[in-house]
Amino acid sequence: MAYLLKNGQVYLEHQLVTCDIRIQNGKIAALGTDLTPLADETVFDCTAKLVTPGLVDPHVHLRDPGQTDKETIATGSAAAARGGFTTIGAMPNVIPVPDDATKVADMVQRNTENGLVHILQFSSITKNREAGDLVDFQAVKQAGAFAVSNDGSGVQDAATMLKALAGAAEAGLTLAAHVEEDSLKFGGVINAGPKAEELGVPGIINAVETSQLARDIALSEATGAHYHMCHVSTAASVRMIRQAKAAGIPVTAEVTPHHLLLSDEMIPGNDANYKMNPPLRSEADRQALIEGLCDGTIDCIATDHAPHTALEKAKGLCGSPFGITGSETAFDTLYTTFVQGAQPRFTLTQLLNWMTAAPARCFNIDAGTLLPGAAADIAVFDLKTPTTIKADEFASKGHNSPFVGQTVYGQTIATFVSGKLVYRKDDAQK
Ligand SMILES: NC(=O)N[C@@H](CC(=O)O)C(=O)O
Ligand SMILES: [Zn+2]
Repeated sequence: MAYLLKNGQVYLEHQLVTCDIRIQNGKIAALGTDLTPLADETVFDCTAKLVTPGLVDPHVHLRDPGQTDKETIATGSAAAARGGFTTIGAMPNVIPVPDDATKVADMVQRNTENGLVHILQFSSITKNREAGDLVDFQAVKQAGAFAVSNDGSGVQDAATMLKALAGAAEAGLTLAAHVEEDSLKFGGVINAGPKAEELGVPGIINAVETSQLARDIALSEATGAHYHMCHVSTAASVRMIRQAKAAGIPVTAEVTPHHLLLSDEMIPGNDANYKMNPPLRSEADRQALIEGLCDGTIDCIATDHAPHTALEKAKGLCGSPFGITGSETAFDTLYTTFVQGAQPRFTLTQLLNWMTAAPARCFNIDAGTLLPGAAADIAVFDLKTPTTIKADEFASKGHNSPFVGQTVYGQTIATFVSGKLVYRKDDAQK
């Protein structure tokens, strides 16, 4: 199928320009003003719409295989497409854990067969994501893994992390770290602080994250290996990453939309849609995350889309699993609050960079550009029409989002993956 996207506000190499985009054979064939439709082209009027490289989300949980009551590759990738994402990184906390070449190759095949968007596969760092043996990084890279992570748990043993960093770097794989010191968890369910006290639930202290981050920065320095920190949540972590970067240590970091948008004070009560790991922190932490993103300490945004069933999430803060969905609410919530809001904090081009080229750079992914010759991975957003986020419209099986009911701008109108229209708002509403 060939398309001509006419007259959009196009995010092109860090600038917004009005132009047309020709899509032929799955690729961007031409950019220009007043391009004349060719005989085989379907014209898509993008007047007053934002046209951007498809968003890149290096951190999602697809639950497939093993927990397909929560999500599947098909529904999770449909959720990504509905959020404007065209490339996602699938975390390895599925069953079985992709921790060898055979299992990684199997996941790559399943992702290709069932995915609506490009799904890049993480292998784990250690066998079965448990203490003990490291994965054979060269082998999983050859089998198609794009990066390694034990996400869902921190690597508790320093020697294991040291060897993992060195091995991943040697294989040319980014190591994405879920940073959590198990001995400091103390059964916490939300941030330690006044809100946890008010609700009478156990708290999670900042040092759960910072104590292990300090170790990991030291190990990155010792090995010279690139270390990518997942879902930064505290002001102290931002400070430590800033110092590490100033010292030339090869650290990168991601922050989630929910840590940018919410603090623990906003938890309305015993509602598990506000329970995730790391937890929502204090307002001062949240402000530090925003500042860290703006000054380049934090490199990019990643959703940590973590679907769970309604039954599991009905069990309150103490009884439910950690995690909230994010694929379908990331762009519009961030755009509405931080770009279009009463007190803007980001420019639109900053936000788009953090959701396209910047994550691609952290993981060496070939994505995030609309220059001719690139894959036609494109998202079209409506920035003008307000819409209310509704759970029954989610493509994800997971409805566990604290953003349901919010009125936002920035709904996805269409998503193209390699030139194929994989999501269109009008179709979804039929
Ligand atoms: N973020 C979460 O709260 N949960 C994630 C795991 C993770 O990313 O740590 C999950 O898999 O549910
Ligand atoms: Zn995690």
